[in-house]
Amino acid sequence: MDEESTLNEFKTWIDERHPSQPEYLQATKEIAKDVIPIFCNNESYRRLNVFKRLCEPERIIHFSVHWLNDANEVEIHNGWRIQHSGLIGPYKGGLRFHPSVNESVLKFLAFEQSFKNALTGIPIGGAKGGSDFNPKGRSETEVMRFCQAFMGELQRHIGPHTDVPAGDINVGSREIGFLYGEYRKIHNRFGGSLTGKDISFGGSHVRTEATGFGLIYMLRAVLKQHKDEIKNKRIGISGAGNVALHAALKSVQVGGQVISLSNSRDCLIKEEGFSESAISWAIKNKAESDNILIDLCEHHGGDWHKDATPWQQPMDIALPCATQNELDKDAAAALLSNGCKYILEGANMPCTNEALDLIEEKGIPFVPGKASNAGGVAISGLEMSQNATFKRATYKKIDDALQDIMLNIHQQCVEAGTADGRVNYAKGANIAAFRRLADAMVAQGV
Ligand SMILES: NC(=O)C1=CN([C@@H]2O[C@H](COP(=O)(O)OP(=O)(O)OC[C@H]3O[C@@H](n4cnc5c(N)ncnc54)[C@H](O)[C@@H]3O)[C@@H](O)[C@H]2O)C=CC1
Ligand SMILES: O=C(O)CCC(=O)C(=O)O
Repeated sequence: MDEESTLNEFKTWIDERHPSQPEYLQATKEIAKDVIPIFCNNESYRRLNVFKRLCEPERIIHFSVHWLNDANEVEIHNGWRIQHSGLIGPYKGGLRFHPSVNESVLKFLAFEQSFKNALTGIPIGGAKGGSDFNPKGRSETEVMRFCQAFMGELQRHIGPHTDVPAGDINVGSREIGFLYGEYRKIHNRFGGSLTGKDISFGGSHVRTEATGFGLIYMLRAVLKQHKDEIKNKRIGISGAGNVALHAALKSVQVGGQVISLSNSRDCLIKEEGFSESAISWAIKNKAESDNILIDLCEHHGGDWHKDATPWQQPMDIALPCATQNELDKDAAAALLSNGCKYILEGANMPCTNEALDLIEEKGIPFVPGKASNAGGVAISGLEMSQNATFKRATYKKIDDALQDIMLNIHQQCVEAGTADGRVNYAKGANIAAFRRLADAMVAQGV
């Protein structure tokens, strides 16, 4: 079977089936270029049409959320849950509350989640959900009422063995608490219907830190693979949320020098590197702050760069940890010409496909989010098993498990992505995850 014509036919098909959904088309095409050759060379995959079937979400749930704001006015928002693939376990993935949320964004996130979750080695399927509601600038009571109304609709589609949501952008432990409280009230059951819960009611140690810490455990494995080390490396991080700050904390703890953090407009540069105490201060005060980056600058100093991203700065390692498509072709060109040697995605799909082409051309190690940020969902998986057995593991046990899981994902990328002595982590992750999902699809029939 001709690989090039199969890829071209796939691109035409996906464009026609999912028009006007640029993020979904971007994510599916990025994976297609790596897995079509595997697909073409496997008779069962071809016979059962596995790749196109994996590019169709199993279920798209769209509901409207009606709720009363503090002025006693009714507000209406969109709510979604995209249950992308339940092939290898209950649907699993976060909820995002942000004005930019739409069906295309959630479909790409759910698609990537299925591949990511397959790499963790834990039996969890892929999903994502959320709303175009923006909790920023809302009172806590408004956030609570919105979460209750959102869960009022979502609750009929989730459960510990069906679909287990968690947090994502703007959905942290406060929102998970409100969502969980409503679910428990309606179903009168305690347990694993959501992860990312507070430790006091069924949460797991290390879940809050897991995505950022896991990213740095992956970075250490990549550096070791390339006979390099983190000590004194200049690390540029974007974002100032859960993933960014925990990646910054672990980087500094293991000897790296974090020179940047950012938000959707501006960037804070600290030439000599943020101290561990400054980052810990930001983590501690984030929930109470309207803009943690400004507060960090006021309390701990740094150079404020207006309307800027970190990517123009010289750095050895770039960790985009904010949002999709934040690192474009120009940013990639600046990073590469300034000597950046490694890029690992903390966010989901932060690099545009044009940026990826440039990085690939240069040949520096690049690890895609589905491999490098999988630590968060992996610890969510361990939260589910702790809930199911009514046991809580220690912080050390979960942190050790996280390190093992990230090493295992690294190994899968190396095994599936090495050619001519070079590891292509993106290709390795895509192929390893695809094989796991495709084999499950073949075994389960049509
Ligand atoms: N929380 C988790 O466990 C996981 C999160 N992710 C991904 O990591 C990314 C960040 O998520 P969280 O840290 O959880 O969210 P968060 O809500 O805690 O933080 C998001 C941060 O990104 C910043 N931001 C938003 N848009 C930006 C832009 N265009 N440019 C620069 N900064 C921007 C915000 O100011 C905020 O500091 C997202 O892509 C998310 O899907 C991936 C795996 C797990
Ligand atoms: O912990 C989870 O279930 C979700 C994590 C997530 O949303 C992600 O990996 O992007």
